[in-house]
This record gives sequence, structure tokens and C-alpha cells, in this order.
Amino acid sequence: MTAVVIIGAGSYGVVYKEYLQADGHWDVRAFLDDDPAMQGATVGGLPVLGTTEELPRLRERGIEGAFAPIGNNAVRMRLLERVRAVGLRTPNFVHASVITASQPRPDSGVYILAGTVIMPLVQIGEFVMISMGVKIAHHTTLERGVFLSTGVNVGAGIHVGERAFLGIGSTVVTKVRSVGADSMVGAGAVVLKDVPAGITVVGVPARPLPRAAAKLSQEAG
Ligand SMILES: CC(=O)SCCNC(=O)CCNC(=O)[C@H](O)C(C)(C)COP(=O)(O)OP(=O)(O)OC[C@H]1O[C@@H](n2cnc3c(N)ncnc32)[C@H](O)[C@@H]1OP(=O)(O)O
Repeated sequence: MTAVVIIGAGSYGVVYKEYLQADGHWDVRAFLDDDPAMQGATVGGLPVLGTTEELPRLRERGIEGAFAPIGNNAVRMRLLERVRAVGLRTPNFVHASVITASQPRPDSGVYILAGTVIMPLVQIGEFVMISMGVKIAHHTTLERGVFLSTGVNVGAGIHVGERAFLGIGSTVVTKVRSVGADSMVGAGAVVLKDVPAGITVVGVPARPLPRAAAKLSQEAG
């Protein structure tokens, strides 16, 4: 068993606590959370040990690594970089039901939830987060910090840029070459053309949202 903490004691944190405990490889000791209101709380039977300022002191407590299952890609990446910087591990979590012919590198902070299927020759960058029931075809690349929501379908040979966010049930068809960095694909969208970096697309077929409406807030839930 590897002793770990979970950063973020919100709904994702509690769900991941359940997954990690059921997995049998993780001794989940506590949460860390930067919300002052959470300090001293007990969440899902585990203590909130402190804020992320505690990270440098975790080794003294015998903790070896941290998970940060946080939907905001930039925040998740920043936190996991801090975890590494203090010499802790950023383990992967791949649910036992996942069928994958393409593995992320060990300790690359990649999380893949139940029912996902990944074909061979898919590159999975560090800090990628993949929700339930996602399908990814061959020769596709997910760059660092990509988030694929529940039920996303990504075709073959597609480059998904850093921190791109694909909303629940969206599809990117095989003829698309690129979904740009920091772009957002709305829930249910069907992407038929390349998505430029930094924009939000919605609908069937997917078209850009006017910039004023696109907040890129990544409220992933
Ligand atoms: C465990 C999991 O995986 S959970 C799932 C994770 N979360 C998601 O999938 C959420 C994905 N987010 C979305 O789809 C969002 O609606 C976004 C990011 C596309 C847009 O969000 P915002 O920028 O806040 O846009 P807002 O809600 O103000 O809507 C702007 C316009 O776009 C339309 N719109 C928003 N989302 C969509 C969508 N998915 N499809 C079609 N139209 C949409 C709205 O109806 C609105 O149109 P109007 O101006 O004619 O009224």
C-alpha cells in the first residue's frame, strides 16, 4: 500500500477517495484543501490535514504521494508540479475496468475512470484526466493537462493540445487533425474541423462561441 493524500476535499476528491480505497493499492490518509472553511473538517471519514502549504511536511508523516483530481486543468497541473517539487510522487490512477492498449508513463499524474477504452498507439501526456466511458482511437495524442469528460469520443490521429477541455458526450471525428491548446469543446458537440487554440466550440456541427460568451472557466463537475 502506498500512503497518499488527496488534494481537494470537494465532490471530485470524495469520489476519488472511494475509487482509491476500493482499488486496494492506496492508503489514503487525508485530504489537503486550500479553502479556509475546510480546515479541521472530516470529509468522507478522513481529516483535512491542512492546506497545500503542508506538502513539504508530508514525507515526515510517511506520505509518499498525492492525487489532485481537480477539473480545472491549469490548477491541477500547477498543484501536481508542486507535489513533485517537494519530492512526492504523482501516481497514476487507472480504474481496473479500463481497457487500454496505451499506458501513461508511471507517476505522470494521469487519472482514467471506469469504462474507458483506449486503442493502441495513443500518447497520454502527464496530468491528463479522463472521466467515465471515454473512447480514444489509435494514433491520437493527448498533451499535458487535457481533460476528457464522461462519454467523450476522440477519433484517430488527432492532436489534442495542452489543457484542452472536451465536455461531456462530445465527439471529435477522425478527419480532424488538431484540437488546440486551452480550447474548450462544449457538451454534446460534434467537432468536424480543427479547433484553434484558446476558443470554445459548441453544437452539431461544432462552431465557435462568440468570445464574449466563452468564459473558459472550466467549471468541470
Ligand atoms: C464527470 C464529467 O465528466 S462531468 C462533465 C464536465 N462538464 C461539462 O461537460 C460542461 C461543458 N461545458 C459546456 O458545454 C459549457 O456550456 C460551455 C463551456 C460550452 C459554455 O459555457 P459558457 O461560456 O458559460 O456559456 P453560456 O452557458 O453562457 O452559454 C453561451 C451560449 O452558448 C450556448 N451553449 C452553451 N453550451 C452549449 C453546448 N454545450 N451546446 C450548444 N450550445 C451551448 C448557450 O445556450 C448560450 O446560447 P445563447 O447565447 O443563444 O443563449
